[in-house]
Amino acid sequence: MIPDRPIAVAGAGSIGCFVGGMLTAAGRNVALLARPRVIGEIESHGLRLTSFGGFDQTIASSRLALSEDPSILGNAGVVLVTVKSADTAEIADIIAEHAPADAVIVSLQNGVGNTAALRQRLPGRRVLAGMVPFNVIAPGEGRFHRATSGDIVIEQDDARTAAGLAAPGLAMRATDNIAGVQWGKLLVNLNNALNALAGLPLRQQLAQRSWRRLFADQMTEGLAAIRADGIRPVSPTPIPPSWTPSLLRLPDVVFETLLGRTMKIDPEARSSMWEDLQRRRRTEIDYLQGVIAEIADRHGLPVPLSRRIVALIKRAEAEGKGSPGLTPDQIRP
Ligand SMILES: NC(=O)C1=CN([C@@H]2O[C@H](COP(=O)(O)OP(=O)(O)OC[C@H]3O[C@@H](n4cnc5c(N)ncnc54)[C@H](OP(=O)(O)O)[C@@H]3O)[C@@H](O)[C@H]2O)C=CC1
Ligand SMILES: CC(C)(CO)C(=O)C(=O)O
Repeated sequence: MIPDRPIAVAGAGSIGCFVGGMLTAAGRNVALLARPRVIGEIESHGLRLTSFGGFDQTIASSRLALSEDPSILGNAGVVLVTVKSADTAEIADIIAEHAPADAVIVSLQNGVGNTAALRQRLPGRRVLAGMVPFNVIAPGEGRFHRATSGDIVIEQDDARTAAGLAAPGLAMRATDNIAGVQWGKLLVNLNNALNALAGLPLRQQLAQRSWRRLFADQMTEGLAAIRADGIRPVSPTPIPPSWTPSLLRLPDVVFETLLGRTMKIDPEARSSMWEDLQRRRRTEIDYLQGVIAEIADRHGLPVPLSRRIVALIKRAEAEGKGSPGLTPDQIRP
């Protein structure tokens, strides 16, 4: 059992507001630790949750606890960590100071290092890894839109946290191989940077074979690196990681049919890294392609495409002009 106290969201942006909102819609008591910009939107417009399947519900701000003050974590039974990876250490220190010692802490972040970073700064606490396969975008005015399909996966524990957190419209399942699941998601997240550099909606980008070839080539580099490290990734889709590069290289019509059978992806979907560039925020590139490059270095493997993409994203971050709108030819080293 998880403690029967509020579910707090530490760093409520796209994922935190959507997940926290769905839990509130299901009657759970939710507290959002958020920035004033996000709080202002929800106070003015309510928290509007929409999804690719037609779901559309607005939660009145009075149904949620909302604050930029970390003391909002004070009575939490569960803390969902939904900050970007660069903010994990800081949020861990906030949790250490403000959340009850018996609260279960669940990371819903991308990347493979956040849970270890939380555990290191939160010794003796129950910290679980999670993986969110679906995309959420934040078009503004308090709306958080789930633009792709998939169920949340959480590390299995004796308290059955995944089952305790699941809600209608927000399926969660437990796994005894969360590390494999996180590595599988990291490989999929290698497209986040391409999507950010392209400045195109995900569906439009993935409809073009030239973009998919770049994605496939990066995934091939990534698979070689992580296999050299003895890692066995588990795919977040029904397609095994080792098949994905070949499938990405298929002609457009064949790929489109296959994609339609494996996942739902609506025209609004865009990667969280695209949103970071648009909002002039630091991206998670060091935690995605950066990790592949670091492993490749240790094994003496060449990963020129991953390195080139790290450099292009860093350049876009430094320029602070949003997505540079590059073509695949401008990206290839
Ligand atoms: N968006 C998506 O579709 C998906 C995202 N993910 C992963 O989920 C994680 C969260 O992503 P996402 O929701 O997109 O990120 P967002 O940037 O939308 O949300 C994080 C929010 O936390 C805020 N924040 C950071 N530190 C604090 C603090 N100390 N107090 C209050 N608020 C704070 C940030 O503010 P500020 O902007 O000021 O830093 C931001 O508003 C990432 O690891 C991402 O990769 C996983 C699957 C899909
Ligand atoms: C788009 C998605 C769901 C998969 O790459 C994602 O994880 C993100 O935007 O960060």
